[in-house]
Amino acid sequence: MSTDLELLQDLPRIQVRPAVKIETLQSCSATDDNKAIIQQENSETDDCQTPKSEEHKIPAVLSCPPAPRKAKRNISCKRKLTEIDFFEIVNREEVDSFFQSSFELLTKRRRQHGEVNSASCCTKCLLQPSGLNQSFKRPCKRQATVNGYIYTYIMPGSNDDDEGAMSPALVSEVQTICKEDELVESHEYHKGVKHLCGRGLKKLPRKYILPALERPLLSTKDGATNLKLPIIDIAQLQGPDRVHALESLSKACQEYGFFQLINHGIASESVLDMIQAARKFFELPFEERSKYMSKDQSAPVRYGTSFNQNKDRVFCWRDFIKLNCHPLSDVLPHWPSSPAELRQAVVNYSKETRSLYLMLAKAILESLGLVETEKDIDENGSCDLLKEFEDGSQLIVANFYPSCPEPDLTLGIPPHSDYGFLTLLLPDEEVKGLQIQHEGRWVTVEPVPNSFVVNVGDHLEIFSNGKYRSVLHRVLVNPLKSRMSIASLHTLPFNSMIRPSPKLVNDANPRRYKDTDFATFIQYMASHEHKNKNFLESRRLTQLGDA
Ligand SMILES: O=C(O)CCC(=O)C(=O)O
Ligand SMILES: [Fe+2]
Repeated sequence: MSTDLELLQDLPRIQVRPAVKIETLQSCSATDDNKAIIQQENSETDDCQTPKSEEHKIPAVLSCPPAPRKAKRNISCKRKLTEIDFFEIVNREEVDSFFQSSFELLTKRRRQHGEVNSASCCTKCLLQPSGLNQSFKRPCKRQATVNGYIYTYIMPGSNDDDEGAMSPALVSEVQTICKEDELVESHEYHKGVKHLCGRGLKKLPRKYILPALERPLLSTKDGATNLKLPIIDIAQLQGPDRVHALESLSKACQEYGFFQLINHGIASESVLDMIQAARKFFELPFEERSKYMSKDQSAPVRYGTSFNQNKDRVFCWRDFIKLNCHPLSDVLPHWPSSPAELRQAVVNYSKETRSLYLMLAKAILESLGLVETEKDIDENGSCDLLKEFEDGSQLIVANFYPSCPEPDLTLGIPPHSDYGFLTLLLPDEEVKGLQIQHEGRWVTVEPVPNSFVVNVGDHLEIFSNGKYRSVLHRVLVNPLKSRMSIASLHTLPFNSMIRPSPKLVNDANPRRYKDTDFATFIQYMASHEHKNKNFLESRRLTQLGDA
């Protein structure tokens, strides 16, 4: 990619002709006669004859012209195709304003250091990101590298001889400036994508630009592959054909880690009220939403952005509200009081999804051969695990993905697996976006009206000793439409230990995972950039016979 500056440097010298002549030429249409005149005049100019007639003299100035203005700096940039290949310049205004402030500060600080005096102020400065150039020497005239970007720039009035190496003290000042700028920027990003969009973005800020290899390939065949998930029908699961339904359930959990749940029985009013309340929450002014921002991963309510915003290097294009739903009486008073209908809508929705989850959890235990029949569990109450399920934790997450100016450079949620036992997801019925990894490819899940997308979480993968798979999924964003989804994540109580079920561990299938609990998961999230299935990998004991 060539830069404005490179183009400028390649241009031949421009000869400026007297204003009167230019005016004459512009007012004529280029007839053949006029062309001859133009050619004649050009050849006169080439002979370098100064016109001397009265009409060519510069008129006398009768009033003082305004003081000359400082010319605007020309700054341009180009992409470095090396180890920092994944950075890309996307926002000229952002870059210009960054340099503006950096150069002003830099010049001020250089003066403080006594490195330049105000009369011969050095306006050419080399900014080096830490560690890239240890010798602090200028690698190339008029180039600066900041945070992995190479900037090429001209500073009018600068002196070509003024190209000395920067002192280590100055380099460290420059690095401080870069950090200060990043801090200001990052403060804004932490307010969320919706807040950012309110400022009228045309380009994706670089904070959201994924490394090239992690970007979704929207324009390829891969990006267009749609997938119909296996369907599990609750009516069939509860009817005489339960055995077949359990087989389909088991197959879906092994091969896809996902299925589509139809005939779920939840009143459409509860679903619509939940969606409406969440939508209204995201429409509240930022000041209202920001009351619920919290770094505490186990807070009863948490409003935030990105995936793990305290750890993410690159942010993703999502805002969320997470509501802990158990025990209801403890958490309810902490939930947002605005919009007014939110609490009631979440109470109803969480109760309905919870009983649906319990129905599914029983079916899962049966499909794994851990209980004989559903009747077994109900009559003998012998299944302690089911008691734990009944007292299990539930988190409702409303995800909001605003429309995105450059959806091919970022993601709504990066590839991840859900931590719990099962997630009951209500995807946006109108705007696709959920992709799952299936047979080594990213495929887009086709929304099915009035149904839930259900997926196996890490805890169920551990509990089933790897038989059921917690599958990677991610979310694409849309250039024209915002998207919303509601996820209900279910697992065991906060203090329970999750371990492979002893009945599923034997010589042929040794224990594959360490015991794990919620506290370990929370600690992990607080100290790592959560990526792909890295939490689950950290709990893995053996790679033997891995699917
Ligand atoms: O928005 C979606 O479709 C998926 C959301 C998701 O994966 C999550 O909340 O964990
Ligand atoms: Fe998820």
